[in-house]
Amino acid sequence: LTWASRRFNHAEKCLQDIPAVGGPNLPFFSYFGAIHFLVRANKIISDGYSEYKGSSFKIAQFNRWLVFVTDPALNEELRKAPEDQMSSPAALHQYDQGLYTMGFGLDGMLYYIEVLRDQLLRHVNPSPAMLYDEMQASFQGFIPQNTEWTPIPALSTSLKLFLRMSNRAFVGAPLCSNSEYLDLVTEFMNNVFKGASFYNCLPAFVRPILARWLDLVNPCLDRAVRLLTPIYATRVAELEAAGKAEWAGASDDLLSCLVASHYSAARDVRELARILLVVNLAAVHTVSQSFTSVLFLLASRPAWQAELRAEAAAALAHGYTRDALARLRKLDSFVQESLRFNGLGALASTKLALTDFALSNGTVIPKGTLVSAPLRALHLDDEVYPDGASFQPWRFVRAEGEAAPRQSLASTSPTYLPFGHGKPACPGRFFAALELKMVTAYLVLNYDLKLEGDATEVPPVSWFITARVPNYKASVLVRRRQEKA
Ligand code: HEM
Repeated sequence: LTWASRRFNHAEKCLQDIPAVGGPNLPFFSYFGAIHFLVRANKIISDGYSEYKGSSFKIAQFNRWLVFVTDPALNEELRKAPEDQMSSPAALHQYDQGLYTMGFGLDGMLYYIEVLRDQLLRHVNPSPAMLYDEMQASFQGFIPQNTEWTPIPALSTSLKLFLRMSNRAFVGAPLCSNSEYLDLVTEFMNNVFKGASFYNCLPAFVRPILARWLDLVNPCLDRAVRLLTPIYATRVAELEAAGKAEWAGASDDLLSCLVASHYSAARDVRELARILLVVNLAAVHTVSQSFTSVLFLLASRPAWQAELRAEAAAALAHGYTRDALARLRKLDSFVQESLRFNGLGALASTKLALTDFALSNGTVIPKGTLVSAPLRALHLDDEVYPDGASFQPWRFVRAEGEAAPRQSLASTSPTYLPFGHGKPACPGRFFAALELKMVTAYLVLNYDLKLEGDATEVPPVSWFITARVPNYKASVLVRRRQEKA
């Protein structure tokens, strides 16, 4: 069978010389590797990285191989590959089972991601002053204002806070704090995460049959359309009254940017609703999980809080402006180091080969194969980051005027991959950096933090296959500061 499979199965033939990790390098028996991967994904990737650093290895999935190219030069070739050959949105569409969880095929995914990339990178530019108002209101709503130590559930509180603050930049006020809208967005995100896990476990032929009875998308879209329609009508009327060039609201939030854009989706509320739900999916859990890791680290060391507080008090004395936030070099380093050290999982920059793709060393990545970068193994590699397995909050701090190029929180590079790298790198990273910096600064300026039982160890994380999630049950204790920082 092995001979026959390698002789007649194109993908097996192309990949047979790449060593397999976590299971046998044999067709059919690779199922053992796929099951092993479900429970020990991070360990398997990290073993593969140590053994085959500078070359490639592959790990079995149930219906394909997942290839890791660890040679930096070959990785650059993959990153520069045309998107109709190596596609990140296509990989995402597969992982999320987009057809059943978001209601559109691959063409729809490519279109919505193109719209979002364009809008987020070139048009959406929310002012820190506007976000500050929403942040302050969210803190009042979600964080107890006691001067006594009070526990708050870390992950769920972060989620509520960033859901509301992010939506200020997506749909504006008052919808961003409308509980019906926020519940709907939360339900949609949960449907996608749970639905993707569920559909991924089913054989492909069962999925469309089941989807006839299990509609995860349209009920959410119907509600979103109802909530968005009056706001959409107001924005269109404002735009028409002011003229496109003069409309002052144009850059306030994503919805306005879309209304003022040339995209056909902007003429249809249902299409706009889809885009807004998809952006929430990309934005809210990523930022809130990243922030929860920062929160646990800060709560574990009062000295780190004090150091960031002193910097923030000096830099933000006259308000949260972009210039003032850019002066938070220690805070930037702290969050950047947390993204390196914690990250959101074991892999990054995952792409799906839409055609056969030949690397310069002769390896052909066959159509239908997933290719990924071993994010966590790389980030913890001592040769890339000295003492990589330890959290060093000031690792990325550079003194003013220092010659070395300063990498910032939203930077990407072949060795710093929390936001991916290259053309498909996260288009929301500048907004994510803005939110993370504002909220962290506001938190240390106004609250003291500690872990339950005065612990100095961050609560243990959970792994869901390749996703690394900060402890979702643990609380941190907060106390409103009385003295003005
Ligand atoms: C700390 C927070 C965040 C992290 C760690 C993060 C990370 C990532 C990563 C790793 C990718 C895949 C990049 C690749 O394929 O190479 C990605 C894609 C994406 N992110 Fe983020 N992200 C964050 C926040 C956000 C926010 C706030 C938004 C929206 C405002 C956003 C919107 C997107 C979109 C639309 C994509 C798809 C891009 C594409 O496939 O071309 N992300 N993000």
